[in-house]
Amino acid sequence: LEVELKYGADRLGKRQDPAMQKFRENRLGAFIHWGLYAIPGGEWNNKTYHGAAEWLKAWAKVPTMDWLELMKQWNPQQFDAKKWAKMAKEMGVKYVKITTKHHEGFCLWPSKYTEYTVANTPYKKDILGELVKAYNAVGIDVHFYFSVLDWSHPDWRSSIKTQEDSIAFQRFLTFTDNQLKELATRYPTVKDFWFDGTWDASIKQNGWWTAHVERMLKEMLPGVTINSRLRADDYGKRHFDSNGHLMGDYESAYERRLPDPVKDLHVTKWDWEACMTIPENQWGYHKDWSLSYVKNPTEVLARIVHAVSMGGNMVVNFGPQPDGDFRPEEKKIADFIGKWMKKNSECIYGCDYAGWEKQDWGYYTRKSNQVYMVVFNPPYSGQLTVKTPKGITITTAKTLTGEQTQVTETTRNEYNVSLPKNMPQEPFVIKLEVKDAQKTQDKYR
Ligand SMILES: C[C@@H]1N[C@@H](c2cn(-c3ccccc3)nn2)[C@H](O)[C@@H]1O
Repeated sequence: LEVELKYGADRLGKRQDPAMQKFRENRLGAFIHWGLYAIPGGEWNNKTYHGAAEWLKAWAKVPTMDWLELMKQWNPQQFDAKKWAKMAKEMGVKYVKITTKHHEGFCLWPSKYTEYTVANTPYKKDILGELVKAYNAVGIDVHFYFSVLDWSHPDWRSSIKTQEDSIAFQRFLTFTDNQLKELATRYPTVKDFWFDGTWDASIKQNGWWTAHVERMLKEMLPGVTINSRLRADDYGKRHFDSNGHLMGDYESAYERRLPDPVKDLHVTKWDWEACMTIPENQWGYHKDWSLSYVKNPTEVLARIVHAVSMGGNMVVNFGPQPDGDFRPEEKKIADFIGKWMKKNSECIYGCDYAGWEKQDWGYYTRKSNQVYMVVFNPPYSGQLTVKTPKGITITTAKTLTGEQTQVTETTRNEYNVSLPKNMPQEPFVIKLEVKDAQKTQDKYR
């Protein structure tokens, strides 16, 4: 029995309109976390903080006025939007999510609703506008990250305890509405809003407002997608409403973690997008990446394929330097992924969950009746175990370079696919042609 909701899910099931199909088929995106936090890079008063660099203001307990003094140093002389767009294009990402405003409240666009923007820095220019133009010019969609939580705004409240809180917070919600309308008006080619900073009681108590924001943006920008993290329902339930229905257009809870390919198969029922950092937990630029484990390029690639194999998108994070260039480790990751995608992107773009049982050698992805085996762990046996769903048989198997591989039926609904003779020294793809074989006689009876 379902409860009556005014601010629950606006729609049941996956969106199937062209804009959402594009969002889904894009599959691989990049995150850009860039703001004043890049300047101190995790260090304050000669002390290095190990926490996320974009949260340094919180870790070092920096008063807002002192933090915003950093605006005087914002002057990224190496910033070149066209170079950023070229790097993203060569990496093979189909979209880029940009922090328009992070929790610190500094805006990468010249907002007229606050003084804390690029317009009031030595750099002056509209960074967000330049990036939207440059990414769109090379066919890359732009998504906006927007933090509702705003440490710079006097009317922000994490909880509503008094009438004064309530009045201040209503002013804050109006301020936020104004900024969102400003973003949608100034940059109408934006394809998605990814909301963050919505975990506090003040937002959970104002589920109506989160529903209003989703409806307002969809009215202003037909087709725009909205993440589930924005949404709270009439009872403060987040992401999934009190009837268990996903709010927004895709689940955005997988941040620095992924659903388990065996235990969490329920995620294949809805759209979802994961995002990940290259170090353990640095979204904004941190001077010292030796403080945590830094994933190697193949580990980043495995997470991308893992997400797609379960019907999700993956967004890989970059935290640009204060000078507007990227650190060498990030350039290397982008280059590796790009080179791999040039050869293998057929198993990523437009692909989805195959519905086959996960095997140790890697991941399956599927596009119509083509099933891709993305091999990360080739077995010493030389044989890749493939268990097909009932009634599905494999007709051919070959690498993306066209090399045939041996397919041997070993028992009912089970095959051995042999490793290709000249196996690449990096994760590789075997493409299976499959067919429905409900009618064939069962020779294992
Ligand atoms: C996408 C990522 N989300 C932001 C975040 C949110 N949180 C967080 C963690 C625990 C409780 C509440 C909020 N930690 N990081 C990060 O700063 C980054 O923007």
